[in-house]
Amino acid sequence: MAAIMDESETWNRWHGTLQPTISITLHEAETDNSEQEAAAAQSLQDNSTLDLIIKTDPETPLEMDSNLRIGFIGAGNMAYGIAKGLLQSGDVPPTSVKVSAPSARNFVRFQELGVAVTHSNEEVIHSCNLVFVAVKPHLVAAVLGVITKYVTQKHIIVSVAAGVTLVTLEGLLPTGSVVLRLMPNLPCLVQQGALLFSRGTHAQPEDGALLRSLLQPCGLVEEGPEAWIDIHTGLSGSGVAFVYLFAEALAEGAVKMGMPSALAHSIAAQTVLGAGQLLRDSGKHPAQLRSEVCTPGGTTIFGLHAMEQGGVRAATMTAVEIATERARDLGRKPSHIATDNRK
Ligand SMILES: NC(=O)C1=CN([C@@H]2O[C@H](COP(=O)(O)OP(=O)(O)OC[C@H]3O[C@@H](n4cnc5c(N)ncnc54)[C@H](OP(=O)(O)O)[C@@H]3O)[C@@H](O)[C@H]2O)C=CC1
Ligand SMILES: O=C(O)[C@@H]1CCC=N1
Repeated sequence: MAAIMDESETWNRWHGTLQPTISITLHEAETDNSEQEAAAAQSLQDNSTLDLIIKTDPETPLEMDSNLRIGFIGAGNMAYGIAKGLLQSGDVPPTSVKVSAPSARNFVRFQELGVAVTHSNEEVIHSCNLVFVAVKPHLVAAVLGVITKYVTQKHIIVSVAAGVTLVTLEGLLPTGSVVLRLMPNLPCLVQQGALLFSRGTHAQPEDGALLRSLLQPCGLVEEGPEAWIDIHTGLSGSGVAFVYLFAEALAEGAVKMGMPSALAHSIAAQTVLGAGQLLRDSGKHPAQLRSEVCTPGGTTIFGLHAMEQGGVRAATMTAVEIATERARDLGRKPSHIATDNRK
């Protein structure tokens, strides 16, 4: 049974200066993460579970609080993708953003955005109220271990680390910390990301709405049960790389047939882009679009037959499955994450 909640109330967390005009569709199952996960696990093949996705009207973005300071711990590819995306809206000035990393090797591109940089994670947590933790999963425990004494209930901590669960994150932070888990993907860089997040025990719907509103310029942003975050990691976080592999193979097929490599790669990229945009914007099932390309006895059905013989469909499904399992595995081994010495 769904209930619609119209919020025009003042937001306590931001000292009354955020005045959201949002419409959040809440379902009973969404009020408790464990219920969400149970529902997701029991009916993964049931379309009705899509009702678990929390909708915020994208036409009514939040008015950003001028006190909002956004931090990134970690200055790598994903931090840059999110920072670039969220600055795009113009609602967040670059002077409200600060990034930390041990070395300066990734700082230049942030400085080009007008963002402040520091080698001190403590400085980020001191000066920012919404902080993205964007280090590799095996570093999360060490990083949170150092900053935890500075984290207050006024902070919102958003982890993008693959596999690191809300329970693990909450266990590494002071009791009552507001934590969200976000899985973005690299096309945030060009405002075409696909992002899914889940709220931790103490994160309120308005915290989720704030995150969604901030990230809206990065692409498609959805909230769902935590059980879906690892699946989204396989489907989309890693899925981007699967698409690149496919694009590369597409181009190499053309090179094999005699087309110059640069032209083949350029056409492959445009083909992936156009196919994706049509798929998204038409709302049609991919099988329907595929059949619209096939002339009986024509070129496409011959090519598709070769792809089926090569097992591309099974290989792709297995890639999503195994990447999901890997994310789950990372989540089940927090001690391994903490002690792993990979960069
Ligand atoms: N790349 C992707 O497509 C996606 C990545 N993710 C997640 O995002 C997270 C970051 O990945 P990604 O951006 O690719 O990784 P990168 O290797 O590009 O960046 C990692 C960053 O962490 C910094 N760092 C290392 N140690 C510390 C420390 N102790 N304190 C602060 N910063 C530190 C590094 O510093 P330095 O600059 O000095 O090297 C670097 O800036 C991962 O957890 C990953 O699971 C999620 C979805 C997609
Ligand atoms: O490969 C990884 O672990 C990260 C998470 C999703 C994309 N990159």
